[in-house]
Amino acid sequence: MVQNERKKEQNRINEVVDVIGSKIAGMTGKKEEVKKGIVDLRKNFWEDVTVNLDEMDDVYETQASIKQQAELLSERERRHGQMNRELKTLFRLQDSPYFGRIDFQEEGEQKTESLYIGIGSLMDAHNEEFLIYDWRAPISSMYYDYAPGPAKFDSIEGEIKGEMKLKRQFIIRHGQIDGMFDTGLTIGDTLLQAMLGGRASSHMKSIVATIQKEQNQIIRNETDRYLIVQGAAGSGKTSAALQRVAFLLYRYRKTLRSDNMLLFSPNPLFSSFISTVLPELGEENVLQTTFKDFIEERIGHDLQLENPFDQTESCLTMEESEEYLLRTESIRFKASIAYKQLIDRWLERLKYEGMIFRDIVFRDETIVSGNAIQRFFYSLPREQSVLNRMEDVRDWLLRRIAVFVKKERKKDWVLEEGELLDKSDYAEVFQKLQQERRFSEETFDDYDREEQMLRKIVMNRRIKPLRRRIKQFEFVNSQKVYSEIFYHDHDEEHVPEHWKAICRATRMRFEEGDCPWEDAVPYLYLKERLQGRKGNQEIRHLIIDEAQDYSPVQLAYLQAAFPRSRMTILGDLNQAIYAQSFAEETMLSENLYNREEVKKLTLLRSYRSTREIMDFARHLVSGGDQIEPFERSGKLPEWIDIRDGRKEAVILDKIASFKTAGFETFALIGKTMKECRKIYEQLKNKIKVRLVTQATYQFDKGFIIIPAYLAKGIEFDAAIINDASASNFHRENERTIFYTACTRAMHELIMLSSGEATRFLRDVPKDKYVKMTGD
Ligand SMILES: Nc1ncnc2c1ncn2[C@@H]1O[C@H](COP(=O)(O)OP(=O)(O)OP(=O)(O)O)[C@@H](O)[C@H]1O
Repeated sequence: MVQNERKKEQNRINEVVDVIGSKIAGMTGKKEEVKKGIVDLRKNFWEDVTVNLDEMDDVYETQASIKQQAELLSERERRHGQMNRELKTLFRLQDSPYFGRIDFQEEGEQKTESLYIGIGSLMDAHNEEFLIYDWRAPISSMYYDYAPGPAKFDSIEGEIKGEMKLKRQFIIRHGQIDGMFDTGLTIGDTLLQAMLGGRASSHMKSIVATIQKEQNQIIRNETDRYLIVQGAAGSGKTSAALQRVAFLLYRYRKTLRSDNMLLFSPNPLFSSFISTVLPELGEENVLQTTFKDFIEERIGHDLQLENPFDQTESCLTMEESEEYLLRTESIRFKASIAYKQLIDRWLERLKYEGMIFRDIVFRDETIVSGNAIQRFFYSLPREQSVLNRMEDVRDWLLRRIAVFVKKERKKDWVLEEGELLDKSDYAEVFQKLQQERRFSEETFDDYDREEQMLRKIVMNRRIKPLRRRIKQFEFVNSQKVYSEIFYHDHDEEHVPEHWKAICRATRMRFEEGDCPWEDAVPYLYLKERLQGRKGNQEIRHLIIDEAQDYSPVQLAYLQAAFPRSRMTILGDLNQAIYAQSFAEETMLSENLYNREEVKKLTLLRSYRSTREIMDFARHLVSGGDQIEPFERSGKLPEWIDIRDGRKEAVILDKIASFKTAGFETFALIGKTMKECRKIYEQLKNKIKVRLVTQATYQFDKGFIIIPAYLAKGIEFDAAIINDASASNFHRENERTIFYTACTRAMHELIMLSSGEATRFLRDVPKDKYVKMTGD
């Protein structure tokens, strides 16, 4: 019976594969045609454009003709890209047409329909019936949400109810069934076991075949503007987020493109790790950046910006000293809502006093002084908003500049520079004179005019950058306005205990043109509020991974920078690594959002690590008892106490055993970069190993050494914690770093220490790990 079923299913697969084969053939032919069309269009681009620049009307016509031709070309290129993607999906379907089948009888219908679900949809040869349903189609949601029995889904016509008679899963490779299971559970663990038992790779895998019910809720959520996901380590937050992107691109394919979505990833290595998931699903990758790169770009060359990894490294390597306490207090405060409110009050105060402006200077001559601008600004009616007044200042300054230009034009240096202009500039002068139809044989007048024209050209060019800066409100000295916060008294109840000392330290850094990371976003928030910078209208959806590392100020900034955007916010409070995350609120706090706009979902089941590893790691953090390890067994974690300098030998031995076990990715994880560099120097001549730094953009297989804060979001077959000694992990706020490091391991976890182990280990029952000595 089972064999019979399997045979029937294989026959169906063979038929479907045939259909795919003929679709591929048809599509390849069409794609070639389109490609040829593009090549021809490019070759003959200028032949098909009417170029005529004689009269103004002709110029417009030429412009329109070029535009039309360019649009035609880009439309063809888009189609070609689309066809390429469709073909790739067809090839994937040819290899593995589907992974699921449900038999569904709709209420009131006699017939039970069999629906096959895969990574893309496929119609039969006559385009009449679906041979495969896309996993994102409304009807496919039943596969993820229900076990056999009553089931329903939302269709365009409303809710459709019925009964699911069968739920079957397949593993199909090269068009052949490798595994087939009927399941009673939501999604049988057999397939999931098979998926999770595999080796880690340098790229994340798509999870479409085994999406769990609670993950499906995240993926298909359409109603909430802010979707927050708090999920244990390895619970599939990143995976769900990427499938969600694919879902949204499918669901809103008429209005949403991949470049309308932006993903904030924790570090460049992570970007490389996840880069294959969307293409595997037949979608283009969305835009990606790290928060650091995004902020760096916005700050521009104003200030020398510290980067967040350096900030973390510096806090982690500092001795317990007054300086350390001050720095961490400053970081925490500047990440808090209290600080955002302080800035908001500061902005309010600027309505009445405190605005600081730069001198408007041209060739060492001050055209308008900062003080004069300030007087003008505060002479404007107080009812006018700051931004409104800034616009008035801008217009006033542009008028002042126009007057200045007229005078300046007459100076000798202008003519001297004019004489250095090149031929094309002279040609421009000549053409302009002709246009004015004033060119005549009366040469005296013409020479005069030519000189005037040259002077104008020189002056316009030289003044242009200044005008541009004024139009962008660069006349406000935002740096000073911001750093003035640290020269003033504020209500004691609103500032931290050592505020005065924090002020001194911040002033010093700003005076040196340095911007500590904790000040970067508050400074930009203030600057862009003053300059009324318009947010990005193109991005409609932000996906923020590792959101526990974002502060309320950073949230407020992102909301202003992307005013039309929805957000998917994923994180785990137990993995908060940056010093700023120890403020009471992070981006995962629901109360930072409008109540009607936010939804919070929680993922407790953890899939990455074996039951043994997760059962150990969950004892390290508060609330860990709620985490449900996935039932996949392996070795108990090992704590190896090394006392006599045999560390290198132990590591080399472990790596050899990982290789024997067939593992492909293994990491030696340190707390800090400093620690990683040290062990790297010891090992680099003894074994092939790579040190990962914040500048590493490529995640490769093999043995790497990496600090925990750069390993966020990534996983390895096996992980060795380089130094789990009490002397290394001792501060309470390092608990999350230790937990994050341990939960990177999928199959094996080893912790090394010399002497007493970290106190975090004391919280774990002894039967959850084995203790060994490395003699
Ligand atoms: N439904 C699923 N089916 C198969 N594998 C899954 C599923 N959910 C998660 N996984 C696997 O579990 C591992 C962890 O997933 P992921 O990295 O998305 O978790 P995370 O919550 O983002 O973890 P972290 O917080 O530690 O970064 C990955 O290997 C992923 O493929």
